[in-house]
Amino acid sequence: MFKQRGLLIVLSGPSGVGKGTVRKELFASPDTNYEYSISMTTRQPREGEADGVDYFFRPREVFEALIEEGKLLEHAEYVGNYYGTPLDYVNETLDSGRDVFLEIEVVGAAQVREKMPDGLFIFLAPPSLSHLEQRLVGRGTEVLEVIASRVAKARDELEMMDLYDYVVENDEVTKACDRINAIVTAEHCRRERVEERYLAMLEGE
Ligand SMILES: Nc1ncnc2c1ncn2[C@@H]1O[C@H](COP(=O)(O)OP(=O)(O)OP(=O)(O)O)[C@@H](O)[C@H]1O
Ligand SMILES: Nc1nc2c(ncn2[C@@H]2O[C@H](COP(=O)(O)O)[C@@H](O)[C@H]2O)c(=O)[nH]1
Repeated sequence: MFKQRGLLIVLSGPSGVGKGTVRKELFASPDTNYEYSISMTTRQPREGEADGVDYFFRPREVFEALIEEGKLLEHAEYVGNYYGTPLDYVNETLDSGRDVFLEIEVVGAAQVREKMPDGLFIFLAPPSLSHLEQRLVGRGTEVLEVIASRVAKARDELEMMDLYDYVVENDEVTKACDRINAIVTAEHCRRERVEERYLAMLEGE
């Protein structure tokens, strides 16, 4: 009996929309069956962040060597730092039949779309740009200058939302999580039906 490859779930959207908050809420549920892919970055850890938990924090030269060696599924430079997804973890986890969850910005998500088009691409949208700015200010992890550049970038990022399979509004965290879980469940059902139909066709040959 062949084992179906896991589903690659890509959650993207502008900085401050709440991707990390939603992802943590999703993973706090015992019903969640996705595996989180820990990203690599060249930025400095924020207070409370740990290497190998929040990110793999690496120097620029290490990151660039991994790009050269083709060890990253995608990567992007975001407000002065590199961010990327280690490829082997994604492939090994999908091959084992488990779903992988990526939480990444939009340039990287577009690269994943090119390389793994059968993934499920979800764009997390804020209720408005002023909500986004308020959230970044409220988080208090960046100085106002960096917040301004993230909000400016968000204007372009929002234009990319129609490239996604689904747009989920993050008005309330629990509602956004429910919507994402419903989308993933529906996608699993769709894939099962396609597989059943395919196997039925083979049997009928
Ligand atoms: N639905 C929501 N309503 C109100 N505040 C929210 C909501 N979702 C997240 N927040 C708050 O917004 C801030 C930004 O959230 P978070 O850090 O999860 O964003 P992010 O998209 O992961 O950002 P980044 O891409 O920069 O890592 C946090 O302070 C978080 O508590
Ligand atoms: N393209 C990628 N983007 C990533 C990855 N991991 C995180 N991110 C995104 O970068 C920005 C900034 O993150 P922050 O932690 O400094 O606030 C944010 O939008 C993240 O979602 C990745 O592997 N690839």
